Amino acid sequence: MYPQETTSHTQKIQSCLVGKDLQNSIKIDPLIAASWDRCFHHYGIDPSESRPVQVLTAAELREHTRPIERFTRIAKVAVQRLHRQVADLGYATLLCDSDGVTVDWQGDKRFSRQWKDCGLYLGAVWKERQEGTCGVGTALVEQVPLTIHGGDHFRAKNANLTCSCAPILSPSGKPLGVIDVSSFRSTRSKDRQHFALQLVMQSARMIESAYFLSQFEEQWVLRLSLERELAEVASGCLVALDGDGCILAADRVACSVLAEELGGASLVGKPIGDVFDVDFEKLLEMLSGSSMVLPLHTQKTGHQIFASLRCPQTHSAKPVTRAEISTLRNKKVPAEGEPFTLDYLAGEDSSLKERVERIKRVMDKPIPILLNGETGTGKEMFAQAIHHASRRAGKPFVAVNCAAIPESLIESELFGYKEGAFTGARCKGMRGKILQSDGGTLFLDEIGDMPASLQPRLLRVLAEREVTPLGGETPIPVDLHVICATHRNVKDMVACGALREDLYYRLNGVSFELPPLRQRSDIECLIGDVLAIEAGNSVEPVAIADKAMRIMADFPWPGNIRQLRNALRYALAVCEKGVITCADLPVDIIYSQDPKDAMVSCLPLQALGCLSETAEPEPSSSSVDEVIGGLSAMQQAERQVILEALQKHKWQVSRAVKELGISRATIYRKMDKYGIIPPNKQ
Ligand SMILES: Nc1ncnc2c1ncn2[C@@H]1O[C@H](COP(=O)(O)OP(=O)(O)OP(=O)(O)O)[C@@H](O)[C@H]1O
Repeated sequence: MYPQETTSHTQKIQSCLVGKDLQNSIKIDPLIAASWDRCFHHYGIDPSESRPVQVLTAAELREHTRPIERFTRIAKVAVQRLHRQVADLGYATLLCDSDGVTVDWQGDKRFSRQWKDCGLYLGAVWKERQEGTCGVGTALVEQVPLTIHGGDHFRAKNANLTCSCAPILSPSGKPLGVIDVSSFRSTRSKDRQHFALQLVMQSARMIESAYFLSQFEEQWVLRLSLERELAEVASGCLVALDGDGCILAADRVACSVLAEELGGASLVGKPIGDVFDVDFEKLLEMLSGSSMVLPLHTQKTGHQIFASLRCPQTHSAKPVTRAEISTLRNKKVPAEGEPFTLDYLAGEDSSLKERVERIKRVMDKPIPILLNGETGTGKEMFAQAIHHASRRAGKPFVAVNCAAIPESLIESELFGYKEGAFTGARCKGMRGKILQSDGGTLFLDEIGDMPASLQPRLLRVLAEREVTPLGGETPIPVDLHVICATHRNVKDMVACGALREDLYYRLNGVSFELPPLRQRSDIECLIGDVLAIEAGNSVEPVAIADKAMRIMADFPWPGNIRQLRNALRYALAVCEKGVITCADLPVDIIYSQDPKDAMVSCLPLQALGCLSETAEPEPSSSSVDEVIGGLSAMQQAERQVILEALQKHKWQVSRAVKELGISRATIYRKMDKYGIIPPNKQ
C-alpha cells in the first residue's frame, strides 16, 4: 500500500472507532467493527505499522505441529482437496492451528516469493492480537466462518489480501484450528468471495467429521439426518455413545439439530433413551452391524430424525497374533524360513483340503504334478510344500521360472553345458537346473512360456530320465520329480500349439487347481494367516476391525494371496495401535466396494486421501532420494509394494497392475509420484 492509501485506511478505521456508535455510524460489518475495536482498544495495534507477519523457524513449527499430529494428518487431505478446487483462481490454502500458526500450506510454488512476502506461507502466525483483524485470527476469536477482504484488515499492509476462513472445532467444541483460502491479487469484490467461503466451510465440516470419527473410533457413533435420502451420505451430525449408550460427545451440527429438544441442557452424559424414543439395547438390536437407516423421534418435541449406527472399529476385532492363530486353528504358523506344510496351505477350505489329500497320495509316486491357478494363488508355495512333504524332502528343490529367463539362456540354464560349449561359456561348464535338482524336485513355473524349440528336449529328459548338457555327448542319468505350474488354461495352450500335446500328457500326471482367493470359503481365516505372517515378530498384538475384515473378505483380489499380502503389509505400516481399520486399507480396495458404502462407512479421511493422491505435485524434476525422503510412512509403504510388484514381474506393467488390482493409469501416476524408474529408463 502506498503511504497515501495507508493514511486513508488508518483514517477510515479511526473515524469508525473514535467515540462513535460503531453499529450505526458507518456501513461496516459489525463483526469487522468489533474486531477493529479490539485491535485498537485492547491490543493497542497501530494500523499503519508495516512490520511483516511473524514467521516461525522450522524447529518452532515442529514444536507446534507435534502435539496436533492427528489433526494435521486428517486435515491435510482436506487441505489438498480444497486447494485443487481453488488453485486456478489464484488462492493459496492454509491450515492454521488454534494459535493462528500456519501448519500446512498449498499454493502455486511459482509465486513462493510473493506468498512469503505477504505472510501467506508455512510458519506464518496469523493471530488477531498480533496482526489485527485478519481472516484466521478473527475467525479464531469469533469462532464463525468469515471473509476478511482488502480494507477489512486492520493493518494497512494487509489490505491487499482477501481471506475466507472457517474455524474447525473439536468434538468438545474447542477450536482445533482454521482452514483458509487467501489471495494477494484477487480483483474480485467481497461478495464474489462467497463461493470460496462456502468451499472453506464445507472443508471445515469434513475435517470436523473425520476428526470426530477418528476420536471416537472405538465407540458407537450415531449419524443423524433430518432427511432420510441424505442420511447415509451427509457428513456431520454425529453423536458418540459409550458402551452403556450414554452420550460422550456430539458435533456442532447434532447439537444444533437437537437444540430445541434440549432447551439449553447439554447432551453429554445423557442416556440415548432420554433423547430419543428408543433405548440403547433396542438401537443395537436394530442397527448394529447393518447399514440400515432408522427413523427415531425425539422424546420431548417428537421430531423425526433418521439415524444409522457405526460400530466401534475394534469391536469384536479378530485377534490374529501368531500365538492366537496357532491355538484357534490348532496349527502352527511356520517360523521365518520354515517351509509351509500342505495342511497349512489348504487352510479351512474343504475342497482344497480334499485336493491336498489327493496330492499326498501321489506325491511319492513318479507322477508329474501340474499346478494351475491365477497369479499369486500360491502355486510355488504349494510346489515347495509338496517337495517338503515328500520322500525327497532332504534333497534340492530347484525352481525355474520359464517366463523370467530370456529365451536365449533357457536352454543352458536348464540343461547345463560342457566346458567351452560356446563363446562366453564358463570355463568349467555348468550343471543345469535339471542336474541341480537330481534326487529332488524340479519346479517349472510358467511352463506355458517354455520355448517350443526346447519342449522336445524336455520331453526326452522326462521320458528317459537322463540329460545331455550343451556341447556334451554322453547323457547323464537324473532322478527327479517334476512339478509344473501355469496361470494359463493348459488345454488352450495345447490347442494353439504353445505347448506340445505329448509334453502336456507327460507333465500332467495329476493336475491340481488352486482356487482364486475370491472362491475360497476360508477367506477370513486366510487373511488372519497372512496377517500373522506379515506381523512377524511384532511384539504388539495385531487385530483387524470387523468392517475392514468384511471389506477384505468381499474384495475380488485379482492378484490373489500376493495382493492380499501386499495390502496387509501396507495396512500394517500405516495402522495405529496394531489395529487395522478401513482407513488403513489401500484406497483401491476401499473403492472397490459400493461407492456409497465407501463414502459413508469408512472414515472420510480415506475418501479424501484417495482424491488427494490424484493431484499431488509431480516429482519429475527431483532426484529419487529426494522424492523418497519426502514421503510419509504410508506413501513409503505404498511405494515399496508397487516397486516389489514391478520387480517381481520384470517390470512388465500389465502383470504388475493385475497383481496389485489397480489400473495402468494409476500405476504410471504412482511410479511418477514415487520416483520409480524402470531400469531401461535409468
Ligand atoms: N497360504 C498362504 N499363506 C500365506 N502366504 C501365502 C500363502 N500362499 C501364498 N502366499 C504368499 O503369496 C505370494 C504368492 O505366492 P506364490 O509365488 O507361491 O504364487 P504363484 O501362484 O506361484 O504366483 P505367480 O503365478 O505370480 O508366480 C507369496 O509371497 C507367498 O509368500
